[in-house]
Amino acid sequence: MSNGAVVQIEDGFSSKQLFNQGYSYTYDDVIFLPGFIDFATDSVDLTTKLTGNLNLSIPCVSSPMDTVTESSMALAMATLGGIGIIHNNNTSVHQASLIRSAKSRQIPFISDLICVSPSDSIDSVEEFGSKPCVFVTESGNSKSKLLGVVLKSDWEKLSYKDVAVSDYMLKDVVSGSSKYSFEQAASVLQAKKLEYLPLVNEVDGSVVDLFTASDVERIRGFPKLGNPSLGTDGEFMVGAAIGTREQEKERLEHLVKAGTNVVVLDSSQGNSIYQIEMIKYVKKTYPNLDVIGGNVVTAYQAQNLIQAGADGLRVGMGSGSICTTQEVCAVGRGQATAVYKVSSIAAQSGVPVIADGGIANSGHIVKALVLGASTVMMGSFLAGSNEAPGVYESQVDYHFKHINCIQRIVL
Ligand SMILES: NC(=O)C1=CN([C@@H]2O[C@H](COP(=O)(O)OP(=O)(O)OC[C@H]3O[C@@H](n4cnc5c(N)ncnc54)[C@H](O)[C@@H]3O)[C@@H](O)[C@H]2O)C=CC1
Ligand SMILES: O=c1[nH]c(=O)c2[nH+]cn([C@@H]3O[C@H](COP(=O)(O)O)[C@@H](O)[C@H]3O)c2[nH]1
Ligand SMILES: [K+]
Repeated sequence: MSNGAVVQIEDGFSSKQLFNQGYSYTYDDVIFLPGFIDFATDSVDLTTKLTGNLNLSIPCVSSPMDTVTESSMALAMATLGGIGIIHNNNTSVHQASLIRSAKSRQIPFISDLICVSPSDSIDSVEEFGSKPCVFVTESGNSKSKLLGVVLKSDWEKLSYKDVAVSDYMLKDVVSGSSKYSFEQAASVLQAKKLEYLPLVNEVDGSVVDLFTASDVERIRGFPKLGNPSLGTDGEFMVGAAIGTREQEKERLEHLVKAGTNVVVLDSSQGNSIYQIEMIKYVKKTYPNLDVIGGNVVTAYQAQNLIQAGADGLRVGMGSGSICTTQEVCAVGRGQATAVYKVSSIAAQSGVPVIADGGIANSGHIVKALVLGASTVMMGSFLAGSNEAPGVYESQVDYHFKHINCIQRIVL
């Protein structure tokens, strides 16, 4: 620089230039040039829109896949300020029960309780699993009235174990309400110096969850990422996927009754008469329920669904890590280009965009958001090696594993 004047150096491409050359780019084909930092990281506000009417405090959505989002993941996402979309690879009754299970809780995990009936005897310590206690209920499962508790430490001291648990169980158990918030439950544990607190359904006395002091530390240990995603009903927000066939209308009724806060039309190619019909049906039948259309990758597809009334769009075709769409149907688009193009058109109508699939690291999340997406949908990145939820020795571990994943994403 001769006289101190700043010479304007042509450097890199503007997105307008880059994405209008006819090429299709994936996330890994593009990178942003660094700018200038004049703010602290914790002043970054991650709040965003999932749809026209629903807000999230972190831009993370878990994918409607049977290896990713059931009740436990949906709870994890809502706890941290994102949302989970429960898959529809099940019966509508089961999908509705998964929604209810996530929405009926105020604390961010589902414990898989071990229950016995009063006449049972406990013969081996294995029967406690990884739990500090076993619950005694009228019918021996968690759906019936809590009668007492057997502590593993007490059971081990028993000289003679082959007796009915009703002979030695602890009867007057201190329990909390399943409607307790995390802080309420934690303060009861603290005030009464308890190691564990069964949370009981106030109506039928059934035991819903087991809350332990170690859970309090784990959850308190999470960084305060954002406010939990709560619906107008004060319960955790949960979404659900449906298809576009006629019988999906009946599925939708079950899901609405279960309290789903949003529905995602789960198609690999969303620009179809079927999807447009379904969007119109949802908006007419449930005017207060937001519907996310997709998947789309072009402005043309996006316009059709926006005109049909979609409250949000899901972008991605062949972008998913296990996606076969491009191999099978020879259609699709590089995800960076797809997000940029669809976001550009959707922004004109104020319709938020979910960048769906192909997220393998937090850099991809940043790219999707900078290219115009309002939120990012993840499958395998959250589900680890795509293990089905059932293989975890406890839902709680499966769930906390995902919370750690999400922390890694957002921090
Ligand atoms: N990024 C990607 O490539 C994506 C892939 N997927 C995967 O694909 C799965 C399902 O997607 P699709 O196979 O497209 O299922 P789909 O149900 O959307 O459509 C499959 C075919 O069924 C027919 N069809 C749909 N609705 C109909 C109706 N009402 N009447 C008559 N025929 C109808 C249409 O020919 C359509 O092409 C999802 O569950 C997901 O696993 C989903 C989203 C994105
Ligand atoms: O072609 C496909 N066949 C499938 O079976 C399938 N399952 C999920 N998906 C899509 O991939 C997204 C998740 O992608 P990631 O695991 O990369 O996050 C998901 O959100 C879906 O959009 C599929 N695509
Ligand atoms: K699916």
